[in-house]
Amino acid sequence: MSQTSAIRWGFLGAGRMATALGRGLVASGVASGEALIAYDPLASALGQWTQATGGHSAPSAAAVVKACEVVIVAVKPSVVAAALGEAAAAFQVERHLLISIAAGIPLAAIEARLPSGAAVVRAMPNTPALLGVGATGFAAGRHVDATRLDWAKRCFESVGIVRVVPEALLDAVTGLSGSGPAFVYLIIEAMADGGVRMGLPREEAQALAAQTVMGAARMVLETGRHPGQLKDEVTSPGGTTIAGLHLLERAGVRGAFIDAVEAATLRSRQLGSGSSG
Ligand SMILES: NC(=O)C1=CN([C@@H]2O[C@H](COP(=O)(O)OP(=O)(O)OC[C@H]3O[C@@H](n4cnc5c(N)ncnc54)[C@H](OP(=O)(O)O)[C@@H]3O)[C@@H](O)[C@H]2O)C=CC1
Ligand SMILES: O=C(O)[C@@H]1CCC=N1
Repeated sequence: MSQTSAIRWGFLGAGRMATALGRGLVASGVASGEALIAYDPLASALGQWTQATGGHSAPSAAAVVKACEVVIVAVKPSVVAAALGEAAAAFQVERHLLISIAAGIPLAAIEARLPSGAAVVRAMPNTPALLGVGATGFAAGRHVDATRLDWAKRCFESVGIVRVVPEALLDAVTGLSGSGPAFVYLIIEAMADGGVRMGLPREEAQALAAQTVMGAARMVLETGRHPGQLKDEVTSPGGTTIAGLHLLERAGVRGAFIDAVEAATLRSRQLGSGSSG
């Protein structure tokens, strides 16, 4: 079996996530642009992907599979069955690893559309992968050997942090870190709106809000301290922060975020429930 540096990476679908992952593979040195290939029926998406990654374009899904060892399925969940249908005949059990990043689609449903014994990984990355600060959870199917598990780890480590989880938890990963960037953008936008309401120019308000979110996240990750402790360190007795926190608690912000992750998780489960396993 090939060394990681020698393997070629194929993408079915050349949209946002395929671009983020392709750029990450190249930027981290895990792959060269030469080692990337993609197929997408949308010519404009394929053109943007080749420009962003330095990879090659292929005329069909089968051509991608023939040209590479790792096949990354980066199409919408509703299109996964069709994309696998176009790719399956060229798939070789001994040679290939297939990685699906489609929300909700179970390993069993993917394996059922490939030759028996196919090595399949189901993963959930997120869009900050584009900057190398993504968060990915993935689960390996029963036919994934140590070499191919390492390929999957290398792929997602090239764009951020990785957690290997049981497949049963992947919908929760989707609800938390897959969808989570959108939840945080909403916070940044709303905090900036607050600054504008209190007189700050829009540009300054947005920069201060975004840097504050990034700084707080880094404090959690790099100090290892509990977020509650870090919150207490900002909160002076009778000061400004407790006045704001009091209002957030009364508005039920904690509950709203818990509910949002739950709703996104349940939607991920629902997306997968229609796919036959
Ligand atoms: N966006 C996100 O934050 C995340 C998304 N995901 C998952 O990643 C997957 C891709 O999402 P995203 O990159 O946002 O989607 P995009 O819509 O940006 O990209 C998907 C691309 O696949 C193309 N496509 C459609 N049918 C086929 C086919 N049969 N073969 C090859 N390509 C095809 C689409 O073309 P056309 O538009 O013409 O249909 C489109 O260009 C989804 O399953 C999603 O659940 C996972 C993590 C995070
Ligand atoms: O909204 C979605 O369905 C996809 C999956 C995770 C993030 N975006």
